[in-house]
Amino acid sequence: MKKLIVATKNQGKVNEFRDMFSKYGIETYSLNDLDTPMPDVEETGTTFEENAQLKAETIADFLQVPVLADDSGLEVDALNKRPGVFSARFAGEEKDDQRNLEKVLDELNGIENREARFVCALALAIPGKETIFERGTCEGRIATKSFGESGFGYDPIFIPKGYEETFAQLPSEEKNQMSHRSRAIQQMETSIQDILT
Ligand SMILES: O=c1nc[nH]c2c1ncn2[C@H]1C[C@H](O)[C@@H](COP(=O)(O)OP(=O)(O)OP(=O)(O)O)O1
Ligand SMILES: [Mg+2]
Repeated sequence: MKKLIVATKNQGKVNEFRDMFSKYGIETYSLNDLDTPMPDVEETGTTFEENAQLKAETIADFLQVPVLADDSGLEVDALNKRPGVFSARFAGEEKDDQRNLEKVLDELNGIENREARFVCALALAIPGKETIFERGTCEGRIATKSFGESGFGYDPIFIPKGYEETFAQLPSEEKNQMSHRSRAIQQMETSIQDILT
């Protein structure tokens, strides 16, 4: 089986990558699976693409193999697209999913426009070559409170367009058919297959 390293420590992302890439015959490894300590990557970029590039290139340079990275987040229209690239640390540096989603609900309290989208930027860094980028988005709205247990991050408050349930209430297979991450992966598939053969 072909193998791909994804430069993430987020187990929620890892589970989704594993499911989605297994259909393409690709086995996924994350930073949580490697036993050598990896360089720490500060997410200092101002765009999802810049942060994905930093994560992918740092680990690819270090390991000298192709590496995929994902930088993603939630854009809420009524909050001027916040939390955006700050999604993981919206309520503080300690990255608490529960506090982050509560902060979104608090800031949207009493606001009618609840339109939002998830964005996923993927960067594929290949030693000695130009990094390849793809982006996927998923439109939806923010629920009035938290619903459901599955998934991770902001899933309990995000209702995808055309649905009445949050991502955390839907089966993971259903989320993975329409999510920002699955759309970005579909765009990236050919590039990944090319470098893994
Ligand atoms: O499908 C999703 N469902 C729910 N929430 C999501 C999703 N996709 C991204 N998110 C949220 C989680 C985190 O608050 C931020 C990503 O931040 P981001 O820096 O890309 O990831 P991270 O720090 O958790 O892991 P890492 O940088 O090691 O890949 O957006
Ligand atoms: Mg991060």
